[in-house]
Parts: sequence; C-alpha cells; structure tokens
Amino acid sequence: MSSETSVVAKSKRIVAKVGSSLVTNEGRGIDLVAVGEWAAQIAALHQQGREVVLVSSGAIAEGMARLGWAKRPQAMHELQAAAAVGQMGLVQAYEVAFARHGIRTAQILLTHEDLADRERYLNARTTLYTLLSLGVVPIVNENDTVVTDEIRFGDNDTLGALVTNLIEADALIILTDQAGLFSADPRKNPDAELIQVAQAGDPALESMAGGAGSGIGTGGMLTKVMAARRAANSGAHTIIASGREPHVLQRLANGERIGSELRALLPVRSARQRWIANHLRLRGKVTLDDGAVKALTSGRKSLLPIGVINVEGDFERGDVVACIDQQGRECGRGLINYSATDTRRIMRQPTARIPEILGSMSDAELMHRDNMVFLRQS
Ligand SMILES: Nc1ncnc2c1ncn2[C@@H]1O[C@H](COP(=O)(O)OP(=O)(O)O)[C@@H](O)[C@H]1O
Ligand SMILES: N[C@@H](CCC(=O)OP(=O)(O)O)C(=O)O
Repeated sequence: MSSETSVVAKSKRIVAKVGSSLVTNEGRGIDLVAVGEWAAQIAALHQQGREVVLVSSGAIAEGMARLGWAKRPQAMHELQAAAAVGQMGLVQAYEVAFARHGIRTAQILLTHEDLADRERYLNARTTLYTLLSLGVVPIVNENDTVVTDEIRFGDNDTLGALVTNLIEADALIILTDQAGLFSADPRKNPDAELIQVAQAGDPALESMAGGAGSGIGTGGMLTKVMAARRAANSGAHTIIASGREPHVLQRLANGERIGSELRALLPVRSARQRWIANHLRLRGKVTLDDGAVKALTSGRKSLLPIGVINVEGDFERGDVVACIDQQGRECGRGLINYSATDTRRIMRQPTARIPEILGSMSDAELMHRDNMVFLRQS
C-alpha cells in the first residue's frame, strides 16, 4: 500500500465515533440530514463487506434541546435525566436512517464497570460480535443514566477506543467538527496546521491538543489523541476527520487520505494483555528499583518481590496494579498475585524468603509475565 493511501482502505472492521457537536448541530437538536448521510455511508461500507460499529454521543445535548434547557446543567442527576430523554431521540434517528438502507440497528449502552470486569467485558464482546455477524450496526453510547462522575468515561472518544480494543477493530474513525488534529486549537490559532500523519502515542500530539473542546462536546482534542494511543494498543489506527466532509467514510475506505491519521506501531498483544493495558481502574501502584524496571521493560520478565521498593493503594490478589519507576513513570501493569498487605510484607525480599513469610504455597512472582503488559521500551 502506498503511503498516500488511507489505512482505512485495508480495514475490515471499523469503529466510527461521532461527537455531540456534530450529531446535534452545535447543540440545536439532532441533525437529521447528517445522521442520514452517515447511515448512507455506513450502508455503502457494508456493501463492501466491512463491519462498522457506530459510537454516537449527543444524548445529553439532544436531551437539553428537548427539555428546552439552554445551559448545560451542572448537577449529575440533571445531566442523567437529559441523557435519558436525549438517548430516545438519538436511537430513533439512527433506526429510521439505517432502515432506509434495509439495515437494522442495536442500542448498546456501556459503563466503565462493563469493561473493567473481565466477564462483563467478554459478554459485551460476544454480543457485539453476534450483532456484526447478523449484519446489524450497533450504536454505542455511555450508559449516562447510571454512572457517576468518578466512574464515567465522560467523553465518547475514550469509549470509542475501548470498543475498538474490545472488538479488535482495524481502525477507529473519530468524526468531529474540525478537519482533524491541528498543531494548535484552530479556534484560537488561525495559523494552526493540520497534522496529516503521526504516530499514535507521540507525546508531542498531547501538547498540541491541550485546549478545551467546543463547549458542546466534552472531550476536546486531547481525549481524541489519548483515544488514538489506546486504540493503538490493539493495533488499530485512528483517523480524526471532519464529519461534515462529504462522503468522508466512503472516501477514507476508498483510500483517500482525509484529516489526521494517527498510526499504530506497537506490536499487537494478546486479548488478555489488551484488556490489562486498557484497564481504567488501577487499584494501586508498586514502585520498582532500576534493576526491576530493566528486567521488565527490556527482558519482559515476571516481577519478583525483591525489585519492589514501595507499595501504594489497597488492592487485593487479582487486581490490576501499575508498576512505576522511581521517577513515577508507569512502565508496566498487571494482575498482582498478592494483596497490598502481603505485598508490603514481601517487598525487597529475595524469592527464597517468600515461603517463610507467607507460607509454603506462595507464588514466587508478584506478577507473572503472562499477566503483564510492558509499557515502555528501555
Ligand atoms: N490541536 C487541536 N486541533 C483541533 N481541534 C482542537 C485542538 N485543540 C483543541 N481543539 C478543539 O477541540 C474541539 C473538538 O472537541 P469536542 O468539542 O469535544 O468535539 P466532539 O463533540 O466531536 O468530541 C474543536 O472544536 C477544537 O476547538
Ligand atoms: N454520553 C454523552 C457523550 C458525552 C460527550 O459529550 O461526548 P463527546 O461529544 O464525544 O465529547 C452523550 O451522549 O451526551
């Protein structure tokens, strides 16, 4: 494939995400013309044998329009009420638009908990695979009505990336109200330049995307750049492009380069490792000495208690815990074999002493390499 060809051309399974500002026409109620156009484009992708999951925001913005609220409420229960009202409009609009092409849609509302718990994660995955095999287009949003501030994704960019990981999609296409990622916020810097190709996860992208969003969406560009990094964990490329660009999805699928392409270069990991890498709820941290950091990042070894010099948090056996170096940078994460209390008892200890401290049936490793992901190359 020439470097002038969009990575979407080769993508069989695609997650497309549309943001609130697009779906609701800058907060003025659902843009039915735009919804109709996306449905027509996704129908065309189906004709080519591609599978598409649509992650759509807009429930809160549409709920506000339906309730006649001019200002976004602060109180969580009012946001949740708006989402419940608006989600009705959202799924109705998609159902009608896709039905014109003979395509069925399905509503999937997910929470953080659904993706953090391995069993529920696997259930969600099976359902999505089943829907795709039936030729249905799943329409995904966060289950805003039941989540609270501490546990919500908040923006749908993160959710789009997690769905990309969940179904092992080849590409994540984030459609927004700008032509892509610019070197600075184009609302404030008319001279900002479009970034056409970059590596997902490049820290320079995060500083370009620092500003807030449109005021209608929640994430801004930063969450899109972070989503690209997350999507790259499962080998998926991300495109950030304007949802107002005519036939954008079809043109991307036909190989045209539009917007910003944030490419995945990381090695593809196992399904279990991807789940660990993208785990949002870390229960604690263990600080490693330099030798342990080296063993993990360059040798891809299991983590032994002797390399741990500090323990933070109150975790249980089986929780996902971050491994940080002495500068506080995360270098890996994994499922821990001991509770925080036991980890504190055995940290800095040689392997031979572990049975003495915790009993003869103890594991030698604090984290087994098969249950770990290594986030930084040395
Ligand atoms: N470097 C950047 N490039 C492009 N847009 C940026 C950048 N930094 C901040 N933004 C802002 O991010 C907004 C898009 O985010 P958001 O409003 O959350 O959209 P959506 O609802 O599509 O998720 C843009 O309108 C723009 O003002
Ligand atoms: N779940 C919320 C989406 C939150 C949101 O604003 O997302 P985004 O437009 O992607 O920044 C809704 O449907 O209103």
